[in-house]
Amino acid sequence: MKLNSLQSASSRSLFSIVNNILEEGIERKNGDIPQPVSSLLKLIVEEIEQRVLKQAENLKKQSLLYKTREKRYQSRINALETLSTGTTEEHEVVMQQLQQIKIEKSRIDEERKLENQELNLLLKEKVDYEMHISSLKRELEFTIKTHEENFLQLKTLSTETKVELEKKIIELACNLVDSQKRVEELENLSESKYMRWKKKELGYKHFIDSHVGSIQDLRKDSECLKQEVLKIKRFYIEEFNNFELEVKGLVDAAQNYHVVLTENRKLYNEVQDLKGNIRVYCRVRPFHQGQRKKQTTIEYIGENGELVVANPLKQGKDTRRVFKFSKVFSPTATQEDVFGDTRPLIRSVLDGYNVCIFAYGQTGSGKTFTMTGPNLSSIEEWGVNYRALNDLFNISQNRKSSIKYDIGVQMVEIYNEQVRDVLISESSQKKYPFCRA
Ligand SMILES: Nc1ncnc2c1ncn2[C@@H]1O[C@H](COP(=O)(O)OP(=O)(O)OP(=O)(O)O)[C@@H](O)[C@H]1O
Repeated sequence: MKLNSLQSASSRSLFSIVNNILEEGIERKNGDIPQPVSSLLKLIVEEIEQRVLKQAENLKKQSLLYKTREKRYQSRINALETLSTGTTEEHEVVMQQLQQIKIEKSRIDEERKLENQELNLLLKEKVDYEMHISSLKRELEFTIKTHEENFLQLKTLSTETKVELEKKIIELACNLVDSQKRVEELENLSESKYMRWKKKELGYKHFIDSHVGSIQDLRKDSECLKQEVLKIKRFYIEEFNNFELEVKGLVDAAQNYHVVLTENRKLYNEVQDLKGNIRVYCRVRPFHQGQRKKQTTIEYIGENGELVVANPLKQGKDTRRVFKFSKVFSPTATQEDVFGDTRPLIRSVLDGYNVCIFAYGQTGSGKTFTMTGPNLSSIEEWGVNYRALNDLFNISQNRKSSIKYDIGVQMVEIYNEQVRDVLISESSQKKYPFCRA
């Protein structure tokens, strides 16, 4: 609203504007009056004040005017009263004039009275207005104060928010930079991946193309193979039929083979019998390290088991003595050589024959060496016992499809013409004849 329109507006309409603004303020409850409204209120209040002051001044002026008029009329009355003492006509005229003046005076008094009443009313109204204006002023001040407080609060809040927002903006800017970097990285990565996949795709395409060709070739090949397989199938059916016939022949042959095998075994054992049931071998031990070789008494070892031993202490025909064995092993004979001669005898055990091999000789002559062997970790140096058992286990293993062997081991020592079981711990049962539970 403009200042001119305020000045032209009636007091009533101004009051109604103020009341409306106040009612709106009450309705808002929080008491916040916007800046333009509060300045409007200020203007209205100022206008009302000015009007009231003007009216008061007018009234004062009017009352002064009436007072001067009264004084003038009084002096006229006095003059006319003095004149009345003159002529009666004049007196009557004057009286009439006086009467008129009196009437006018009473009228003026009436008017004055009325104006006084009006003045009183206006003064009262002024007081009311002043009270109203002061209350309005207080309200306005309170409103301005609250408004200023709110304004300050809002200002601090806005500065805080501004700072926070600035911070957030900085953070967001950083995030934006990071995101842009990441986007760039991801773009690069995806680009490189895309290129890689493209390459792979090309590779796979080539691969698939080449394989499609291969598959077609393979199909052709498989077709050929099918034909081949059918051919081979037919061939194998024929072969199978022939094979059946051959197997029948082989079954017959196997039955004959067992008969022949039994015959062979029989013949083999007969050969062993012919070679002699009791065979005596002689093994000449070589000199120990450090022994002088010149003192040997062995003069001759024959192929057929002859052994000539010389005795230089005796004269004549006792100088030499000739011994005859199944075979004589020279000092250079190996463990394998010794076992080679005993192997056939040992094998006849598997055909149910009893075989006994024992070593005889004085202390240190080499019995343990020959029967057990000096070093068991080396197969080369195994003696007769280990070789014999190994041979028997191998044969039983080879024949397991046709024959099942039960193998048991016993170990005895003959010392001072006493046979002792060396595997039994109880001393009472050690001597021969052995009693087993
Ligand atoms: N043919 C051989 N070649 C090399 N060394 C041998 C041979 N025979 C025996 N010896 C050696 O002679 C030594 C005596 O041999 P061995 O212990 O076998 O005799 P032994 O007859 O069992 O004696 P004992 O009756 O006292 O037990 C051992 O050191 C052994 O290595």
